[in-house]
Amino acid sequence: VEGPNPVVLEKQFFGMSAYFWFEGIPFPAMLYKREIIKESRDKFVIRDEDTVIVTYPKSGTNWLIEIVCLIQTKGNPKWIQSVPTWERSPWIETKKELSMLINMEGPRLMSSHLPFHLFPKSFFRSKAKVIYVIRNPRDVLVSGYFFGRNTNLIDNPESLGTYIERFLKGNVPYGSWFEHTRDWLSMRKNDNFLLLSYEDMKEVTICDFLGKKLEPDELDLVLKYSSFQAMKENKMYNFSIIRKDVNINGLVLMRKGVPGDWKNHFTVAQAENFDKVFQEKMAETSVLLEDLSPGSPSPTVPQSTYKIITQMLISLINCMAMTGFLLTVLLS
Ligand SMILES: Nc1ncnc2c1ncn2[C@@H]1O[C@H](COP(=O)(O)OS(=O)(=O)O)[C@@H](OP(=O)(O)O)[C@H]1O
Repeated sequence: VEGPNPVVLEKQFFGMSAYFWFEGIPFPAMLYKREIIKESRDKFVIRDEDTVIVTYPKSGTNWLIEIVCLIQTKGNPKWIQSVPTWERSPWIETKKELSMLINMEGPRLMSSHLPFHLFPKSFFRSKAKVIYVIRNPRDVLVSGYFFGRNTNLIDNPESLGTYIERFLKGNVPYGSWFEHTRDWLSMRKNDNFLLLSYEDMKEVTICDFLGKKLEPDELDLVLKYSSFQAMKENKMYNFSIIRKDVNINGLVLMRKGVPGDWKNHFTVAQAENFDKVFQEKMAETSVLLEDLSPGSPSPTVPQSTYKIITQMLISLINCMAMTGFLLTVLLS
């Protein structure tokens, strides 16, 4: 049984677009095949030396791919400017790229939007590394909405209001943001798992996790070539070389690239309703919407923990100052 009746759901939520459901998750049929999703989960072998970039769609996947590739070349842009993103970091869940990965030697970099329960089983027996990027879901939603309007990969949502309803119910490609995030966050204590946020993408943290040591000038190059503007100009990423049949209305992948754009699109009522659902669905995790705003610390450590650590440090400094003062008084 493949979850809810696909025909009914398709009519109800997706108009005429062709979707198929696999284990409760809707996939656009133009890009994916049921048997490949199954094969990648059950048969694809992830090796200890591999690194996988995992995200819910529209969370900054391609940005991270660019950063990791640039870290590997120590900031030299030759590779990212001559090889398309999907060949540098092939997708686990698409046919052509899965076979590319199977035949690839050495440590592989790969990408995936798969939810936890559909991820290759072999990963959980391996030492391979996963980097998971989380982005403010209100920005993920807005990014996905504009993507949907300009491509026929998913059907054209007629209004933001309709799209918000679908998003909150998980009736969007790759299913519910809340479940995707909650399930993947269960890995956050594992050594081979790095949690990053779009709002606080730190190259140095990524280098440390990957065991790469870059000089400051090399890191500057990584920053330079992974900037929004540089990526917008890089033909190997910006969709100008993608199939024309999926690109309607002049789709741009590099749309705005800023945190907080949701504020320009949500009404007050829509924002309040979104926050209410967020509180209900994310209650068990320590992730707060405020943690996913510009300048927030990485969600690996919730803000409350930062506050406690800061307070402890202040107390320690006060204590040391007091000890110093007492010693001075006693010795004088
Ligand atoms: N370098 C850089 N800096 C800042 N932001 C960037 C960068 N590269 C990509 N982006 C933004 O990431 C959004 C697309 O996310 P994904 O790459 O995950 O998309 S996809 O799901 O793989 O299609 C999409 O977000 P929106 O602009 O909000 O739509 C991109 O603009």
